[in-house]
Amino acid sequence: MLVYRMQHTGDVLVRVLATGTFDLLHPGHILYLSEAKKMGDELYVIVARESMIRHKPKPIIPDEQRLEMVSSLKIVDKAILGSDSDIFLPIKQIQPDIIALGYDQGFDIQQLEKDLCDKGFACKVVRVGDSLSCPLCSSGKIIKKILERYK
Ligand SMILES: Cc1cc2nc3c(=O)[nH]c(=O)nc-3n(C[C@H](O)[C@H](O)[C@H](O)COP(=O)(O)O)c2cc1C
Ligand SMILES: Nc1ncnc2c1ncn2[C@@H]1O[C@H](COP(=O)(O)OP(=O)(O)OP(=O)(O)O)[C@@H](O)[C@H]1O
Repeated sequence: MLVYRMQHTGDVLVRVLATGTFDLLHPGHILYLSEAKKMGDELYVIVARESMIRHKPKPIIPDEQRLEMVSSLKIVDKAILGSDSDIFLPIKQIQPDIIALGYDQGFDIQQLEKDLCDKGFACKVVRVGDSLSCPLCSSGKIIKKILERYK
């Protein structure tokens, strides 16, 4: 059964989980994390391990350094590096009430909720809708620009 502790007043703290690579932090990341935080009281973040990133080029910045940057953000209550084998392992540790997916994260909401439910996690999955449009609000675009400038 899904327990969605929606109202974030009173005694029950709603824990929101955000995830991502966060290579070369930019304002799009801040928008995503801020919108995620608004869904509850505490914001936890899983920083993806380089070894788990297969859908795009590997990050420039090493795991521990990306974690340090995300951890230092005021809106982030706790950030951890993800598992290097099973994305459901940190969920057990964090026990989020809500998982906030970014606008372009390629997970199917219903499928992810079902997988979580099958593993015994009562957790709602929602998408943070807005994307910030600015010249360099994408790690990939920042890297492209650096390559163009210094080629
Ligand atoms: C519920 C959930 C759990 C995750 N757990 C892990 C994890 O344990 N280890 C990891 O490296 N990445 C984990 N990730 C992060 C995904 O790998 C990451 O979001 C994916 O690589 C997409 O990243 P991007 O938005 O930076 O492209 C998790 C993502 C979700 C949605
Ligand atoms: N411009 C943006 N506006 C809103 N959310 C964003 C933006 N850029 C990234 N995010 C969100 O931040 C999270 C982490 O993003 P990610 O680490 O993949 O950065 P990225 O800049 O999108 O990387 P890349 O350019 O390599 O795809 C994701 O959930 C993503 O949806």
